Amino acid sequence: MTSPQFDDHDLFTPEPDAVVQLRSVTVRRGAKDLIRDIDWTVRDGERWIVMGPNGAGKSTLMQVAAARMHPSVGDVGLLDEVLGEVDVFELRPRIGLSSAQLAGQVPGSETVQNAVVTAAYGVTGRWREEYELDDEGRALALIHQWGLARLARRRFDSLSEGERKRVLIARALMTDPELLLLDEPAAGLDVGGREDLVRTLSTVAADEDAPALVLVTHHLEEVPPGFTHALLLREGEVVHAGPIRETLTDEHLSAAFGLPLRVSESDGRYSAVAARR
Ligand SMILES: Nc1ncnc2c1ncn2[C@@H]1O[C@H](COP(=O)(O)OP(=O)(O)OP(=O)(O)O)[C@@H](O)[C@H]1O
Repeated sequence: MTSPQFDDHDLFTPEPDAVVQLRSVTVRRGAKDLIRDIDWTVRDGERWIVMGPNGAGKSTLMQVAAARMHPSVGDVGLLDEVLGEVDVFELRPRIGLSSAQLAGQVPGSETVQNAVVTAAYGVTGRWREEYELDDEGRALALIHQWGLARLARRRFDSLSEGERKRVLIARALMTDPELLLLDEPAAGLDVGGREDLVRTLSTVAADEDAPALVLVTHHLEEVPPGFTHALLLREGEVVHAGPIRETLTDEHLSAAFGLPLRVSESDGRYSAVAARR
């Protein structure tokens, strides 16, 4: 009699406090690995920065962590479930995602209020769904919380970039997610808009009841104080990951961006300039 054959996949059980757990994850398209052999664990209460140059694989990683993309190789645990063994349509509402790709899916004619409330059904435009009063109430509360009250009835396509970014974050929070993924929320903002967003995200980071957070950015100046960990990517691979102060160093950032950088930190705010040769 032959004994049953198990490969490693069968043995994958996410750790109990892991909100995201990737084990040896590769996403391949054609001959190209968009991300390669990634091990990464985000635990309850952690606030992560994901950073790396253009094309490093950050958005691909977010798509996997949002249960929008399956790995070609490896295992993914999300909120005590395993991708491939769970109905992603039940899992996705537990994960809030804001990204440029999602912004493109919201119909321009949709109001701010509808852009937020439609997340309750996992859709981007309002059609014939009947929303509970609770849903409408939660959407309005989020709209207030994110400083959008005077814009609630405005068309999405009439908003400034900064206003649009706030709508997408409010939308991502609509389902009261256990994990919040923000893919470049400060891209395209002016310095005032960026500073506003950094301050708000820093407040969210300090809130014990807030979900686990992952923030993708290219810029150290966009790292909100209170974020606890960072992961640096380059060409689809992890350069370094761990507690933020041990990760956002001259050495690791220079390796990630492929040029010598000098990093400074003051009161939890980071910045970087090219090192003098
Ligand atoms: N479907 C696809 N087929 C082939 N290559 C792809 C596909 N999707 C993305 N890529 C490539 O994979 C790489 C990683 O893309 P990704 O969008 O994850 O990077 P990123 O770090 O988010 O980049 P950016 O900072 O520019 O937004 C890029 O080189 C991109 O061109």
